Amino acid sequence: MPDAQRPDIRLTGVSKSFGGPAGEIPAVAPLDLRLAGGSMTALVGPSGCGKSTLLRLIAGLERPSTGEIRIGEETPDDLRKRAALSVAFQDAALLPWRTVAGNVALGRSLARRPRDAGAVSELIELVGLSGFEGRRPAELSGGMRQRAAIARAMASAPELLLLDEPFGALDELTRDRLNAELPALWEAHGATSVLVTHSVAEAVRLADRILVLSPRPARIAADIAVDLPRPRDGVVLASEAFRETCGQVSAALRDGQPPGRLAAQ
Ligand SMILES: Nc1ncnc2c1ncn2[C@@H]1O[C@H](COP(=O)(O)OP(=O)(O)OP(=O)(O)O)[C@@H](O)[C@H]1O
Repeated sequence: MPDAQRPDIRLTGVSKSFGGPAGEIPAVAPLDLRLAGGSMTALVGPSGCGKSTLLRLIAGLERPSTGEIRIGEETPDDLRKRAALSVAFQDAALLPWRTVAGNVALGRSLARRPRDAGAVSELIELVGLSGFEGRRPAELSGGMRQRAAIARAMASAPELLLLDEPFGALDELTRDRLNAELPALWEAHGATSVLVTHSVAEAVRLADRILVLSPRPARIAADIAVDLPRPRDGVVLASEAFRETCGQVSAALRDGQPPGRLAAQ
């Protein structure tokens, strides 16, 4: 839900190419884009189209080949320096020598938030890791590490939250639980969020807006507003409007694809 308190993200003429032995590989075609402050945008598109690259550009982890990115008056680097930007990737990067609770608490302390063991426990419970607070990442499964990384990303109460397939390695039940519970947390913090996902249903459930990207180099093939009430509970998920929106996104994905190359489920 757009939030007037949060600045918009503006991409102006942003493109990205990677140099390789076979020459330049264009990953993101020049694009202009404005994402409303406080909104949740999902990026969907075929495998290799440039979704993660676009997310990494917004995170300041890649430099654009052309153009510029601003969050209000700030650059992504400015936000990172203030620890106001959190990123959760599928291959969860946790500090191996810290426990789950230690990693989550680090998310708070990096953002200079006061110590709060209760808040850390709440997040750990939310992601279903109660009882594992004292374990180190090597003692957890891949899905558990991913959940710990989501809790850590949330712990800093970021202004900008970037999620790259964060639920990819999770079982259906946990994924469903996080899909149900995380939006309320995002809303409470008013974070502007961008989510890369391969799941159309997940995009429709979580996002205010879905950008369907074309095959590489990524262009915006469709820009779909998700006009469904929140919370998106069982009634909303079972509604005709939900199915219709999923159908619209799937059709946009198909339209942008040569036959047989559809990656989204
Ligand atoms: N650091 C890099 N160096 C060279 N090429 C890269 C680099 N990062 C990404 N690419 C290329 O850019 C293109 C887009 O990759 P990207 O990871 O953004 O796609 P994606 O849509 O997120 O894919 P997937 O859905 O499979 O995760 C691919 O062709 C990839 O090989």
